[in-house]
Amino acid sequence: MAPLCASAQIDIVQKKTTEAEEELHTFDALLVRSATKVTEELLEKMPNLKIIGRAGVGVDNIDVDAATKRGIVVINAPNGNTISAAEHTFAMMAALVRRIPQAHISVKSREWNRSAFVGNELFGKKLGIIGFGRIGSEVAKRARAFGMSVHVYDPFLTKERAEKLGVSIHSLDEVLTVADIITVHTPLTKETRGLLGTENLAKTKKGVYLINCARGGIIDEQALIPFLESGHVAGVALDVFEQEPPGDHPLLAFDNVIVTPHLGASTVEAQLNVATQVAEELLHFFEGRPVTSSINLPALSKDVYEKIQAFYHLGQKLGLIASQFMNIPVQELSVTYAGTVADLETTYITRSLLAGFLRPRVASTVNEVNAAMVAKERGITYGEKFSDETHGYANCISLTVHGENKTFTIKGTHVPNYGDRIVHFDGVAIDFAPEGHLLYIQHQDRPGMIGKVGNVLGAHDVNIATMQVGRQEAGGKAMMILSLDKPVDDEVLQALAQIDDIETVKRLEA
Ligand SMILES: NC(=O)C1=CN([C@@H]2O[C@H](COP(=O)(O)OP(=O)(O)OC[C@H]3O[C@@H](n4cnc5c(N)ncnc54)[C@H](O)[C@@H]3O)[C@@H](O)[C@H]2O)C=CC1
Ligand SMILES: O=C(O)CCC(=O)C(=O)O
Repeated sequence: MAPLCASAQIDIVQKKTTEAEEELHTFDALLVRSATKVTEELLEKMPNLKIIGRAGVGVDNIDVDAATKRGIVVINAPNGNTISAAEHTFAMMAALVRRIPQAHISVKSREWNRSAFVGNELFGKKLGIIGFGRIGSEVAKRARAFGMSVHVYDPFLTKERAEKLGVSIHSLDEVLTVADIITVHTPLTKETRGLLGTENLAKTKKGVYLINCARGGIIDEQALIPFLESGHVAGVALDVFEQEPPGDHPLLAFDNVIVTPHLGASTVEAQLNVATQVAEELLHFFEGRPVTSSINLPALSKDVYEKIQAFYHLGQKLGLIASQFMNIPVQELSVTYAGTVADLETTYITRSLLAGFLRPRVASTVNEVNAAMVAKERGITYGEKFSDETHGYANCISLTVHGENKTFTIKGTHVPNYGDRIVHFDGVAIDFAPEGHLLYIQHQDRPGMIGKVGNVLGAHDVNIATMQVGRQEAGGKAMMILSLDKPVDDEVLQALAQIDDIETVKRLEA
């Protein structure tokens, strides 16, 4: 939290959400650990919210879809508590096989019963790790130091990464059948909920030990009971539960089930790490810098962000202008990247363009977070293409909008140390900066048109900052793009539209 406390821009209110009912509508950011449930209902009471920070890894206490729909960025602190969670898993493993908690209770009860607590060595045992991300791989390092062999199941782990980490990948069935001890380190998802249920537990070795320091529900708690009763499962270590706190859970009655109250990340070091990580990210967000640990935005390193920043801005302007020009229902946006921009992380630029396009059409917040979702809701599809056609520019982004009976194309380029330029507008080569109050005039290419437009604007006290003209061919379709010092009202538009040979006049705000 220190980075937040040091910031003059941030006011911190530390309360439970239930104690802040009256102020909920005022907050821009919400920071939580795992206990606060960030539901759709809570988000409805927080219309100002822009970002939710989870000081930890799992975001299962946050309705990420509901946040995304509202354009709220969700960030977490993905690695601040990795070591603590891995060490806790290892402590649980040692405690489980050596029956330390049971022995501890016995001695505290004034007993001295050494023969009752004969355990097993970890050395030489096969450890099955399900989920080989940050924590799983740290657990593996410690296991190897203890002389264990490590058997990994993770369907998303590449062979290269497995080799780099010195483990071999196995199928889930292989891990289940060979492991003496199985520890789970996946997120809780539709696929992992109940992963160790009746069917898979039946495949495990008789006498297997199980550990869950990830999320309650990955091991099916009800399904475990008969396996503990029969002695098939020799012992279980749980830091997490399907319901927390678990209350009077039947598993707690088993002597060989050892438990902690979700303590994996509860170390001084981990709490400091996650709080600092999430606070720094939050400050970056409000300073308009990239956030690297967002759940609902593509991850961007500082390096990548710096490269795409200019195009991100250009994309937004292309979308914004196109949307106003095509103020009719549209079905499809097609974005083409050419030149240097084509080698960058274009997903983010496309999202920015899409957000720019949707903004004039949507009453609610629309930004890079929810742009794809809002487009889908409105039946607008979009796609990216890459081309070699740069039209002589170092980089070029083209947007083609397909609407009912009309297609519109706009192209732009970014010139370093100069700015964004629109270089092609509705079939006409032109060159203007997409900034401020713009006026689009489409007319027949005739002498004297510039003067007539100037006279009307002058008569209405509208000052022209810049004027760019272009045409398809001499005497054919021509256009002017004017940049004005102030927006023009409908009366000015009508006066311009009455000039002979002017076909269309549109205000465009950029
Ligand atoms: N007990 C505690 O206090 C703490 C618990 N956690 C929890 O630990 C878990 C792991 O965290 P990290 O290692 O940081 O996450 P991570 O995202 O780095 O790793 C998760 C791994 O699970 C794999 N995975 C996803 N679906 C899978 C499936 N169906 N089968 C097998 N593998 C699958 C992914 O490919 C990934 O490699 C999370 O559930 C997290 O919430 C994290 C920190 C503290
Ligand atoms: O400290 C916490 O909030 C729990 C940590 C945890 O479970 C996580 O980071 O996923």
